[in-house]
Parts: sequence; structure tokens; C-alpha cells
Amino acid sequence: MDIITIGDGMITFDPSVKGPLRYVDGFKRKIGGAELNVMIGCARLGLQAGWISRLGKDEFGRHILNTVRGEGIDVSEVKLIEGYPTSLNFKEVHASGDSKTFYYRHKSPTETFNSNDLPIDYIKRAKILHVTGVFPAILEQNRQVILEAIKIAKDNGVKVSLDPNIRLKLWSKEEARQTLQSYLPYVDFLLTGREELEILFDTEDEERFIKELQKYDFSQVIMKDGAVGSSFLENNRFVNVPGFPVKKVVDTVGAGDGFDAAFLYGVIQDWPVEKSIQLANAVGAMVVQVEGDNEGLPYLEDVEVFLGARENIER
Ligand SMILES: O=C(O)C(=O)C[C@H](O)[C@H](O)CO
Repeated sequence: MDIITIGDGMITFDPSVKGPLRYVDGFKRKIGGAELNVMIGCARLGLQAGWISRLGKDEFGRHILNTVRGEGIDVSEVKLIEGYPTSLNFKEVHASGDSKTFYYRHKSPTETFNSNDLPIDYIKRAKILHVTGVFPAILEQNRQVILEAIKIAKDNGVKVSLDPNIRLKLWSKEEARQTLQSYLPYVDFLLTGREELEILFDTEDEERFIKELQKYDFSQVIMKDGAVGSSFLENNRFVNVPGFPVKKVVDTVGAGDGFDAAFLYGVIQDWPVEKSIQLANAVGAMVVQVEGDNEGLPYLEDVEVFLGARENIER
């Protein structure tokens, strides 16, 4: 595999109308999950991607499994678990395209997965192990699972990428800080947002969090900043790579995951950091123009059209 991940998959109910959920009376059944979205993005760009997960042995679990398999993602490490319902989340979308999430993910099928279940050879054979702060936030035992997994990766020359993806509905800032900081010594690519860096190092002062970042041995630290673009850390400062103008933001969920997928695609191609970020910015801009957590994740040809590198013939 080029890239693998460990994460929970959910049925995502997308509202049929915008506005407070209490007035929404129709939903579309989709799928979501931060780590899973990244694998979908990678697979669409042409990488060999694999997902380690546990789903409920129910209709929703089967639907997610079939969909993920249909995306061309390796699901040999996904198991359906009897007696544990597949996780759900309901989205509330606002006129701006921003949204709120309401989770129903306890008890979670991932409760049946612990460090002893980690597929060691599967991890060893991957080029990149991508992890996020969502899986460790769901359950306390997941924190150790991720720590063990990234240690296995590190010991075996597998690159580790981490997107802190801090979801404060799932854990506190203190829990996030403590857990994610314990991962940092094993991380090669830190793909994060400014607010997450502020939480991670408990400071809004850029100079101070840059000093903290310099204590680690990252290959790259990338700070995603929405429409402004994204930057990479070079010596003592963040260098910006501008983003792309977007005509209409429809749904911002999944843009960060698309960014990660495209950036890691660039890493696998051995591209210079600016080129990887440019592709990642383009994918992020494409994702926010489509409704759904992963529906807007483009195929490589689509991004090439977006970047003007390929002609689009529609009729
Ligand atoms: O993974 C989660 O917790 C979600 O909220 C589902 C979304 O698909 C995901 O977060 C988008 O990054």
C-alpha cells in the first residue's frame, strides 16, 4: 500500500435544507469519517490506499464497507462486529457553508479493537501511515492504539502523517494536547490548522508555537488556512502558498481531508513541498464547492483540469 490509516467510519446524514437541525425533516444518507475521507481522496488521486477499521455488523456497516471497497480502497483490515451499531453523525449546514456535527458513536464498534489487534505486517508494508486526532478522541483506549501504531511505523521506516483534527465535541483541549503531543516525536508530516497549533501548544503567539515545533524532527509542518492558502514551516517562519478563489462555498466539511490526501500524494511522488501544497490547495478548493464530506474529492484528471493543466471536454 502507498498509504494506510486507522479510523472510525460513520453514516453521515446530510440535511436536505440548511439551518438549525431541529427544523430539518429530511436527510440524505452518506458516509464520513476524517481518516476514511483521506483514504477516499488518496484512492481517487490514484494511490493504493488501505483502511483499518471496525464497523457494526448491520445494514449501515455493510453499506460503508461496500462503498469504501467500491472506491478501490483495500478493506482487508476492516471487520464487521456483531452487537455494536455503526457510528452515525448528523450534519447541520449553515448558509455560509459552515456546519455543525452531532455524533451518535457510542458504543462504537472500534471498542472491540485494541493494540493487540494492530496488523503489524500491514503497517510495516505501507509507505505512509496517516493518523488523526479523531480516532483517539472517540475512546480512551484508541489513544494507545494510535501510539502503538505510529511506533511500529517509525521503527520500520514507514512515514507517519498526523492531522490533529481536534474535535472538541469528542474531547477537551487538555486531553487533545496531552495525547497529540505524545504522538509528535513519531510524526514526519504534521498537517494542521492555526487553531489546532494554538491548542496543541497552548499559545496564540506564532513565534512561540514555532519554537515548540522546532523541538521535533518533522520532515514538514503544513499549516492549512482555508481561502488564504496554506504554508509550510521553513526555518523560523511559515511560507505561504496562496489558495484558489472559490465561486461558491457549499460545504466546508472534508476540505482539510482532501488537502491531506493531495499533499500526501505529492509526498509519494517526491514532489517539492510547494508543488504538493499547490495540489492540496486546489483539492481543498474543489471539495468546498460540493455538498458532502467526500463527494467533492476529485480524481487526478479533475484537479488537472482545475489547475488548467488539462482541457475539459464536456460534449
Ligand atoms: O470524523 C469525524 O468525526 C467527522 O466529523 C466526519 C467528517 O467526515 C470528518 O470529520 C471531516 O473531516
